[in-house]
Amino acid sequence: MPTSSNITKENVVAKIDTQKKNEKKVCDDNKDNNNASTVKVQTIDELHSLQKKKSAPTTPIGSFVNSSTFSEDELNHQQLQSISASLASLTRESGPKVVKGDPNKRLKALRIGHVSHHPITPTISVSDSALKLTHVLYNLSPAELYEQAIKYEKGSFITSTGALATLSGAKTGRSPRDKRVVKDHVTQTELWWGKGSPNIEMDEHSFMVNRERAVFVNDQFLNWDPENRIKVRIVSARAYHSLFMHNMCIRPTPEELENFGTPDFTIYNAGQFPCNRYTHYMTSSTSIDLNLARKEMVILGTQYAGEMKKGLFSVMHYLMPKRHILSLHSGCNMGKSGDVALFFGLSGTGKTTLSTDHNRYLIGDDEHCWSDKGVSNIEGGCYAKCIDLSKDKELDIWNAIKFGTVLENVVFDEHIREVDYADKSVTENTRAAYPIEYIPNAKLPCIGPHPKNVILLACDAFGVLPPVAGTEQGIKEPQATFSACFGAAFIMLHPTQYAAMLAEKMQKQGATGWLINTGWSGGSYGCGSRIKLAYTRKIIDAIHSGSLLNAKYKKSEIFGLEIPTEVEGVPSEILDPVNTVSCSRNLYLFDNSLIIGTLLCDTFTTFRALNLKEIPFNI
Ligand SMILES: Nc1ncnc2c1ncn2[C@@H]1O[C@H](COP(=O)(O)OP(=O)(O)OP(=O)(O)O)[C@@H](O)[C@H]1O
Ligand SMILES: O=C([O-])CC(=O)C(=O)O
Ligand SMILES: [Ca+2]
Ligand SMILES: [Mn+2]
Repeated sequence: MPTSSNITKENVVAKIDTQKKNEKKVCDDNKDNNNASTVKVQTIDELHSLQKKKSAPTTPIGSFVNSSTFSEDELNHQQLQSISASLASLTRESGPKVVKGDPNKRLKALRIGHVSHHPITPTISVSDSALKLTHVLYNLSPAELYEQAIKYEKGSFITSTGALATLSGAKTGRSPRDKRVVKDHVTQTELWWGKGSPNIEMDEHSFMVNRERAVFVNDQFLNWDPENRIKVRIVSARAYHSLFMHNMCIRPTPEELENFGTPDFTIYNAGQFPCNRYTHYMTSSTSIDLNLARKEMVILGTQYAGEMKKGLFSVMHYLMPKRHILSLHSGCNMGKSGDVALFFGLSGTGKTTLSTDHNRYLIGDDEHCWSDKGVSNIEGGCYAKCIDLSKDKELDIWNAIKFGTVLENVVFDEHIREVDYADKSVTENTRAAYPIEYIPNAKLPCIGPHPKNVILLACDAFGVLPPVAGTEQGIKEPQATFSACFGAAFIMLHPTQYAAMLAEKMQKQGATGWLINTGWSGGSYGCGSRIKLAYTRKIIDAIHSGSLLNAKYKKSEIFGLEIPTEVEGVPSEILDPVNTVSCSRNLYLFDNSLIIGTLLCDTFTTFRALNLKEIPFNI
């Protein structure tokens, strides 16, 4: 069985057209595309009422800390005052004083703060929270952040297993069409601009206007490879955001924190404040602005925490290729014998679910670097989709939802606080963010040797993410999407640059490529059903054991790709597209090109050159 072969420069760097019209979306990077990211309610009160389900006996009104503190009107009024105060004070001369450095001193300062003046109240101060602070809450612990969230952030509750349930507000997914990057003389030539690019330009002045807002500070690291570790500072106004990043980035030891020094990159997240529409380049009240020269990012108008995580991923997609390191939107795990597998796929295709495998060590679930030394996780935590999460099917993830974990936009029983994972009232995109060590067989440090198998996850045939049906657009079915490098929204350079590196690394290391459909079989969404997770796991087990490499294959009719005739524990009829229901040949063709395009710039040649196997690929 050949592993990889004759990849030429030409077929790797073929031109790409990401502007295809009329394509249906399968999995979706662009979480706002199908309204999946916007909650279908008109007011904050309606949003809050979705979060809790009534239970008997009904909890008496006023017994919750938050609901009795301020009325909705008062909160709205305060927020308006805050925004106008912040707009009026753009000329201020000094910023907040950061209490940082020696963690012991910090603790003392906080203790004093507790007695003499209340710790900062992020959402209810009269002025914009960034502007009149004298203290910044620096690298608080999860317990401290819980207290802050519960006291000051409406919609924060402790669930029956100890997780912190939060609401991200009107935006429950990323807003990729609001990601702006400052265009200067360097980025102008370096980055991918123009048609199809995720990078929308803005200038330095507009960036500085948006930067004028932000109380919690996290100093943390990205990338477990010690030689390529990046120091990041996250300045945010919500305890929920601080806890989220505490979980998602690599947590420094007290010694590392003491010697932290200057961060390599800083995020200012004031997501609860809209950006000013009169600022140049702003097309909506949401803006995620990246300034590579200043090494800063500003987030306004969205409180969806994934923006910070994926914002930093974009930064890594810029910094790492400069060091000849490939950054990948992939999960990663390692067998007992040291064999590493990458799970490369678009959002929602199963990276977190499948890399969390009780029989293997988890290296990471979403963002990795592949250098000359091997693989390393960029992050210190996992971000699992939890819609329909079940204890039987995903025990390790289920058990990770405990004290310290941030649970976003889930619905729970008002009294018992048991989460109903099937409830999509707030969004389909419910999420759990937990430190990687909450998975029992996590590999720490999160690094491994070169991958033996590169598994491309494709959610075939109309989708993994049925959109929350858009009332305006009337979208009822999942849509196919094209997304270069399985994550076009996060790449910074032209996709061919990443594709060329992947092809080269796979070839050099002799990694085998596999294509697995985690989507629909027996017909498209609506007429077939999604391939059972248990079958997908069997197929993956067969890859790891080596048995699939030695299996019998037959060539698929149209593209001549190899399909195994048998996989232990998997009904053979789901392996072959010929056996499945009617949806047309065109669709089959279409989805093949889609998936190939997703990875390697839409050229079938390259796909073949990588010798990918096609496992079950059904329409
Ligand atoms: N056959 C299958 N294989 C994988 N996942 C499946 C399958 N069937 C259903 N699912 C569900 O699909 C979802 C996959 O989500 P997951 O978090 O693993 O995606 P992801 O690739 O990590 O996406 P993201 O990058 O957005 O975090 C889970 O809710 C999982 O239970
Ligand atoms: O960033 C997010 O919103 C979640 C995620 O991992 C993805 O979409 O790929
Ligand atoms: Ca995930
Ligand atoms: Mn992801």
